[in-house]
Amino acid sequence: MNASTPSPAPIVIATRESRLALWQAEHVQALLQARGHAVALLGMTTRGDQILDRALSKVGGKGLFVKELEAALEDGRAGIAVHSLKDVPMDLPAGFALACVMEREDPRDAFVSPRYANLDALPQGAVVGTSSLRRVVLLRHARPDLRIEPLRGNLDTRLRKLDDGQFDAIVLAAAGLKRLGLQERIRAVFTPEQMLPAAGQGALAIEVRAHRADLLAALAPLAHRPTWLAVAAERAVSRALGGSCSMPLAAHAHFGTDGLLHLRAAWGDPERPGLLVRADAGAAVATEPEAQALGERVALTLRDGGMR
Ligand SMILES: NCc1[nH]cc(CCC(=O)O)c1CC(=O)O
Repeated sequence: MNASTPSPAPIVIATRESRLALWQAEHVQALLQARGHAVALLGMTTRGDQILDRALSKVGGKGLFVKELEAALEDGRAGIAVHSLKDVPMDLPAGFALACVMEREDPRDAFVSPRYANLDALPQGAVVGTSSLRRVVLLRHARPDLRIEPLRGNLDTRLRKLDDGQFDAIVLAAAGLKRLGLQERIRAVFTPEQMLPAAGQGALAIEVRAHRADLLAALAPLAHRPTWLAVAAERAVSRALGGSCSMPLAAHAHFGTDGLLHLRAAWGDPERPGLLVRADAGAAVATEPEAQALGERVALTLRDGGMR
């Protein structure tokens, strides 16, 4: 009898080709390989990577980063896709599922500047780069005098534009900078009071076709339950408010030392610069429906507080 069993086909990870996306895909590849899986990468360029001259909110939203990867899962070129959860739309297309959400990296936003130590140190009228409506609204609230200019492109592109002198400072997610070993570029991290993060910021999610029980089983050990519950609450705020990335919404949850899940959210109206509505709540949360209920409660408070 032949003792050798055919080795199973490798798990193929569909990934964008930016340095951050590749780092994230290779991170998942290494974790799966350590568990004995054979894993290959399939690099792809998405429309979100190609369109760099317009704000994402104007050209179809963050889903642009995800759709091409989903097409690769659909036609079997790849089995899994690794995403920054922040870029994953609230509702996945039918037949797709998030197999797991991994332990969150630093969820905060970072202040990056060659000359200035933090937001307060910026001179009157300084130019700050960001294309995130959430960051625009929160920056305007903190410093109405600043000139906020659009900034798109992957992390390296954004840092190069800063170094070229196009901006006095830019705002980036701390998680991306840390993953790429660029943490020395962080001059200050924003407190949640100054700059509340986006739903899902700092967390990686792995998407599969929902019927792939084999992949769901392979990925289950990579899940981090506290992160999953926190992001379920954050994403529920966004979903309850009809969330799209064209909405300047912040939502961040974490388990406190009291064991409760604390959720904060903020919403501003770009057309009404003075307006910023905040809401927060805490609850004992052990299941996804409980996390979602907390998110929906906070969303209602935001509505009552003057949203729309
Ligand atoms: N919108 C792009 C994007 N998507 C995820 C991250 C950072 C990493 C993360 O949040 O996990 C970034 C860059 C940024 O916002 O600075």
